[in-house]
Amino acid sequence: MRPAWPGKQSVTKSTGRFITFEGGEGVGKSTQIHRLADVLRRRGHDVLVTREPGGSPGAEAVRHVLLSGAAEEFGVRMEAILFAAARSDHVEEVIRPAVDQGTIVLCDRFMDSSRVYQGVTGNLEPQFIRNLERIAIHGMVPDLTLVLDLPAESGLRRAKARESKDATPDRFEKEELSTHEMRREAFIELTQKEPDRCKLIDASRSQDGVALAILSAVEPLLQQTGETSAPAQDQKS
Ligand SMILES: Nc1ncnc2c1ncn2[C@@H]1O[C@H](COP(=O)(O)OP(=O)(O)O)[C@@H](O)[C@H]1O
Ligand SMILES: Cc1cn([C@H]2C[C@H](O)[C@@H](COP(=O)(O)OP(=O)(O)O)O2)c(=O)[nH]c1=O
Repeated sequence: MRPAWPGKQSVTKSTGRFITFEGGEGVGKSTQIHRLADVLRRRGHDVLVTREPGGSPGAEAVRHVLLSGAAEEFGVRMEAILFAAARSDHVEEVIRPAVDQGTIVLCDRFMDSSRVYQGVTGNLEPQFIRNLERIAIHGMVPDLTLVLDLPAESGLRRAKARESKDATPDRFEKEELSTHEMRREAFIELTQKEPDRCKLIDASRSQDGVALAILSAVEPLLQQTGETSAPAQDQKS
């Protein structure tokens, strides 16, 4: 974890890492998170794969309310607060304890999804989003955020092909193509604003190509504690 709370960080030295995956619908986050987890486990790391909204029992309960659209009629502020409540529980119950024990935590979506979905396309004031974020993450800023980038249309096509024929798109998937494109641009912009934390990954390539780009972005983070780099065969999973 980055030292968002310098005082606390100097007391507890952890070898764990917190890596988040972000991007639009169907860009390949879930596919790539599991591939990276396999590679890291083969290298002997303890790895935890988790996701948002959800990842802890309390947050999973809130996930259903959010993705079913049950909270939609109460407005975007209500939804943003629910995402933050779920995040706070997930951070305190799952992510922070795991990182403190030396685990590499890989999380499918985190605070940047709220910045983009509720902040940019939900039109909520940046200060409101920042305040919620501060309370929800309580210093747990990701060490690295991999932003998978793909034209929105391709991502939606992939997501549609993944789902069963009868599945209905969730609360956020069902929105206009222009909204999805706006989110793509917002993810690119936030990557440009925080280049140390966020790396943009071209997700239009083959799954192997994307996996290699992700591994190249992750390796420097592992090497910061002098950990070994992968043998060549690790890079194909
Ligand atoms: N690089 C890729 N090229 C083509 N299809 C892909 C690629 N990566 C993932 N997919 C497929 O696209 C669909 C969506 O991928 P998924 O990992 O579930 O995306 P996300 O978690 O971002 O919604 C899945 O059916 C997956 O197999
Ligand atoms: C974490 C998070 C997710 N979301 C949205 C993005 C997705 O549309 C949805 C999560 O759906 P999910 O099916 O888990 O993810 P994905 O689309 O990545 O396969 O919730 C927000 O709007 N704000 C948030 O803070």
